[in-house]
Amino acid sequence: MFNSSALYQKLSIKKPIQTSLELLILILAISLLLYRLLHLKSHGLLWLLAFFSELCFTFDWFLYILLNWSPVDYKTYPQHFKQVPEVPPVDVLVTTADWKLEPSIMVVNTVLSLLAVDYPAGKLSCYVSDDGGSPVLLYALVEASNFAKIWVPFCKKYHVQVRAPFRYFSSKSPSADGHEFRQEEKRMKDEYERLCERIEAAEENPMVYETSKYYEAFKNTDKKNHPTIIKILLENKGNDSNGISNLVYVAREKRPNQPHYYKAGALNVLTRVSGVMTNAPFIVNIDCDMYVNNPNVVVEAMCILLGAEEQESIFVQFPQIFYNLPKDDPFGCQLITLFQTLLRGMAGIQGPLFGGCNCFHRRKTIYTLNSSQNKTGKIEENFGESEELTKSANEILRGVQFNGPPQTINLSTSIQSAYQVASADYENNTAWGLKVGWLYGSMTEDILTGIKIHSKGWKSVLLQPNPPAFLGLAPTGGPDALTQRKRWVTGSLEILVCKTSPLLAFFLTRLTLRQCLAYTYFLTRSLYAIPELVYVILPAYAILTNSHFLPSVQDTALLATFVPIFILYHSLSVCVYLQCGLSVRAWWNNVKMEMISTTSSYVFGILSLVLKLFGISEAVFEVTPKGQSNNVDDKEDDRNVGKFVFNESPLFIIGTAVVLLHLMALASSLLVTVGILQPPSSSDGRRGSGIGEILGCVWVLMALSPFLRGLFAKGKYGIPFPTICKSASLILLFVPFYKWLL
Ligand SMILES: O=c1ccn([C@@H]2O[C@H](COP(=O)(O)OP(=O)(O)O[C@H]3O[C@H](CO)[C@@H](O)[C@H](O)[C@H]3O)[C@@H](O)[C@H]2O)c(=O)[nH]1
Ligand SMILES: [Mn+2]
Repeated sequence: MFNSSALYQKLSIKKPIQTSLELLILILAISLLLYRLLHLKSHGLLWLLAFFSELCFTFDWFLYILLNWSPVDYKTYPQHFKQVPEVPPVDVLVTTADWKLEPSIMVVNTVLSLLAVDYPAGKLSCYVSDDGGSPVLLYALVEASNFAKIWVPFCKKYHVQVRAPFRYFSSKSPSADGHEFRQEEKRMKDEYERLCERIEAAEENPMVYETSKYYEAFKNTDKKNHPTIIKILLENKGNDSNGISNLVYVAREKRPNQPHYYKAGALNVLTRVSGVMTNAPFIVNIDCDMYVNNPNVVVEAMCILLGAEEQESIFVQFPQIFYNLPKDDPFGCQLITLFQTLLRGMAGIQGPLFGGCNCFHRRKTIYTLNSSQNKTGKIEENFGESEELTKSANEILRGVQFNGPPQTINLSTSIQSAYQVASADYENNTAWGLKVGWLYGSMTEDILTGIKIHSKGWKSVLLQPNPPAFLGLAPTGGPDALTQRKRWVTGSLEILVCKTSPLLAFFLTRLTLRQCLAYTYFLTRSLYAIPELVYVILPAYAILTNSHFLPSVQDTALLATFVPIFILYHSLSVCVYLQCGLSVRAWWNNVKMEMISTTSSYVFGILSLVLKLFGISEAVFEVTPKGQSNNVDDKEDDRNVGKFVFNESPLFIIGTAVVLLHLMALASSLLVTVGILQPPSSSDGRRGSGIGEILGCVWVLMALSPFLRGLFAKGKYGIPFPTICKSASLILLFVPFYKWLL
């Protein structure tokens, strides 16, 4: 029942037609498998390989149906939020790693958009972790904090919707009218331009900041070896709602002999620093490449976090939507369908997985990943030496009343403790990263931490407000997108084989069966690269050896299952794209990108896990570059937007080999048709290859068309010659058809 003063409502989504069609595909797939099984004897190896691949796909489809069985949506009523007597404080954690790959002006915009949200300023504290340890970024933030003092009041006064200045000033529609507004807007624009100029000047010439004592700590340091540097950039003394929020810069200590655990390590430091400084009961973490697009975002999250039972709303995840992608998403980087379908489905089970950013957590959850924590004596042992941290953690674990009278917090009194908890060896002999905080052990620390949370039987919530809460930057080049996927794959597989694996968690913890299967669905994506590659190679192999695995026109039983599955499956996924407001072209681009990932990121992700398991090499977090040229707004190179870019990376070898192989197959089939070549005799009189295999070849080449084009293109759009040679040798190594060639 909907209560008129409720803060939110949970709605289940009904989609009977879609579900029936999904089930129909499943039934057809099972029939196909049975048919293959019954006729196994009268066919050769290819038939068996096809059966194996189709078995994998059918199992995957079964998981997909389970995942999508009962999707839910959440609707919030922010207008009722006014009834909440005292709003809770929130600590905002922003991570950045490298000022060259992640431009300071981008980080500055993220921070400005956060400081300007519609939430009492005294209740919000923003902490920026700089893993690059860069004085340029600190300088940029110092300058930005001065700009914030006029920008934040301007946004709040005129109810500006987009509060990241670079986006506001590049959009055409003004948020208000009138002479006064226009004057102020002009002033903001001028000030923002000056801010950009100063940051650019500092990037080019270190003299700008070097002479100031404020930056002394950075002298003679490098990214991997420096002491902790903490600076309080803005302070809201006395919990003033109309003032400005706290802003703290943190470059944690880095020493070459101490592991730093990448983003998870950075988040743990920020959790501790914010713990000793402001200790808000709610934490939201945001990547430096995301900005707040909906100023009501904190209120939206609070509608759930305060409106629902704690166990029902253990965290609130907002989608990751990207603003910088060219039309129709040529590199399949947009995650809209993921959030609108699969994660909505997961939301109907135990809740969406934790996606790494744009997520509001309860600090308590992050502190109690392990249930034995609350026992006396354990807290010191788990949380480390800092007395202040132990005290603040104790308050959180006891569930202190955050809605009491406002406390005056003085940030500078806690700065010593902040330095202590940010030191490189603070975590030694503690539970940080193991039982407390963001967990270590996977490149996708987010999913791992999320599983641990769901393992306690708690439920999370997916919230997709309109306009979207956050917008971010995705990679827009071929190699960057593939490297990112490779990291995700390695991270997912690391989870699958670790102690927290959802496969075990189902037996050992309170993870529900369907949630466990949902996690399995996500974490095993890359493993399907194996059957997928087999299936992709089959048509070419069949043509070259004159055998078959696909139906011919006479094979009615095979035709009656295979063709409808193919058509229904792809039509359904087109429908999903259309439902999400995306185009057919975006769907097709995604098909292509999946095929490309299969031959590259997935295979190499699996490989890098194998190397890790054998102790040969450790996986590293390769930060995604977010260059300014990523911005679609600069139209200078319009013609080439969305064109796939290649480099010498081994990632491209397999894809190139697959394309070469299929070209060879088609060429030989053409030569046979015109009578120049004799077809190889099909083994023991079985039917040879036919139209099915030819169409299969064409489909693969269409899906790998960026590679096909890359074979003939020049410069960065062409596949490098050494890669082509390596691919050709790969074919010679693996395909034993020399006999026929001779
Ligand atoms: O040593 C590091 C490495 C990365 N980061 C930060 O981690 C965030 C994510 O890095 P990015 O290079 O942007 O990776 P993406 O592939 O875009 O990140 C996606 O995938 C990650 C898991 O691989 C998730 O954590 C992210 O939330 C999700 O957006 C950024 O803010 C980085 O600054 C650090 O703070 N320290
Ligand atoms: Mn990112």
